[in-house]
Amino acid sequence: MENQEDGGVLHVVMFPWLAMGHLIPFHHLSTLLASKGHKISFLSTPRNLSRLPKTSPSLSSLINLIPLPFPHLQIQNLPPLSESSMDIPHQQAQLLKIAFDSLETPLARFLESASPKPDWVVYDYASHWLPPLAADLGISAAYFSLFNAANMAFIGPPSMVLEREYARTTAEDFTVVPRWITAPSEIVYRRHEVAKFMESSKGNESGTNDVERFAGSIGRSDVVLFRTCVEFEPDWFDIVCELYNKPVLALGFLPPQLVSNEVGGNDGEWGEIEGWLEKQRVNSVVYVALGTEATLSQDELTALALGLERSRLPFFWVFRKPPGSIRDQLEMLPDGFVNRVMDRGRVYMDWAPQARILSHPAIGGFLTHCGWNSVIEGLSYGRVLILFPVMNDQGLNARMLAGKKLGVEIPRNEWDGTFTSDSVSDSVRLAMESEEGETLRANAREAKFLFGDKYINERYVDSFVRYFVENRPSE
Ligand SMILES: O=c1ccn([C@@H]2O[C@H](COP(=O)(O)OP(=O)(O)O[C@H]3O[C@H](CO)[C@@H](O)[C@H](O)[C@H]3O)[C@@H](O)[C@H]2O)c(=O)[nH]1
Repeated sequence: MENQEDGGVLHVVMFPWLAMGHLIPFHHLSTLLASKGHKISFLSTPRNLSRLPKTSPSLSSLINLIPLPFPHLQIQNLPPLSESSMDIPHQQAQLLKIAFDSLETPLARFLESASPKPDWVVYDYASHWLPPLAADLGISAAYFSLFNAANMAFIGPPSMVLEREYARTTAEDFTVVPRWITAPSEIVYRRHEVAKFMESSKGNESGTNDVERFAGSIGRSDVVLFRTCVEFEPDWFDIVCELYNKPVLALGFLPPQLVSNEVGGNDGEWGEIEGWLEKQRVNSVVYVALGTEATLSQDELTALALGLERSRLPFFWVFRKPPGSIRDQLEMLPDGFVNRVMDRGRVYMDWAPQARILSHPAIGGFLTHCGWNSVIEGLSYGRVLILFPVMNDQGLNARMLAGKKLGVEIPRNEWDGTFTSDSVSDSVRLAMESEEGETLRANAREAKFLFGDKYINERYVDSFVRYFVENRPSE
């Protein structure tokens, strides 16, 4: 643990949205702040807290996990034990937002009575109601963006996106560069990706849609934090600074290399997985995983499986049962698939120690849905990407990564998203083996020196911590 600089110890409250892809990076940030001697109160619901990586014993006295009661019974149609986006089909996201909004009162009670008084609360896009609450209590509010700067620039400035004149009302509005971006850009959605994210934001049971949540959360924050390095997306970073017109800080990528003192939450199977990886050639295995929210239709799943089979390359595929599905994963795979690929392919049906797997030298490439956490983890180990976006920010990430030649995107029909098993196997082989893919592989190897570099990423964290100390609210 580092010695404290002048300015003393901070008390920082963390309050992420109810999704693993949000809880994990908030926990990374907590670990890094605690490793510099600051005190963290990490608030979420009981089941989500139990899924976090375990805090290392040297930091556990500084990271306090505070459970907030989850209102299971009061929300009609929300299946029991559904405390995170991983537990529900994406079409039910609005129900989870109702539950999330009900945490306002217990959170307020905590902020009012916490001792020592919190200096900062770090929060997510969904809690648009949090900044005024924090301001009333004299606590500074930092919005932590888990989307990169290119994505947030696309979403737009809070001052504009709620105005009728700028509102995007049709799917087509998302397939073009928005009016507030004047520089040339290819970072736009495909039609089928818009349909998917419209499904997750459809309905308005919580009374507040996602655009209002983003705008409210960012617009009223004291500072906006990005999980990015300016070197990676300098132009987009400049654009968000201009659009937000308030302090904007890059935190670096918070890569796994920096938080190796977090103890894996569910690494019990690691020994067995490592044994399998050890038997494979260096750089030969494709790691396949689609995060915690994206689910595929039966046709998509079949095409993906047959594509992996046809590629004839070794693969490690993380495929958990989709929420709400009554069928077992095995029944969803093509007949005989597991037996046919047994000598070189693994289908792993549980929570996988992803960052640890990606760190293994046997892994050469990563077929990813392009969730920002996964992208960072893959590139921090220099793995070439096979881009397969499904929803949320993923399409825009895929466009940016393909543009930077860090991976190849699996071709899909732009309108309905259909793709063939050949397009999967061709893309996988191109990225992993073909001569044509050598530039991509070289670029991905090079990316590790930014994404996974301890020194560069630590410097970002240090300057962020300095900002937090220097700008803590005065007594
Ligand atoms: O078996 C698993 C599954 C996931 N993870 C971890 O869980 C996180 C998943 O995050 P991400 O790859 O970003 O995917 P999602 O969970 O789908 O993330 C949501 O949140 C991200 C950040 O906002 C967005 O970029 C995504 O589009 C959105 O779907 C990563 O750290 C993974 O390493 C594991 O360790 N093991």
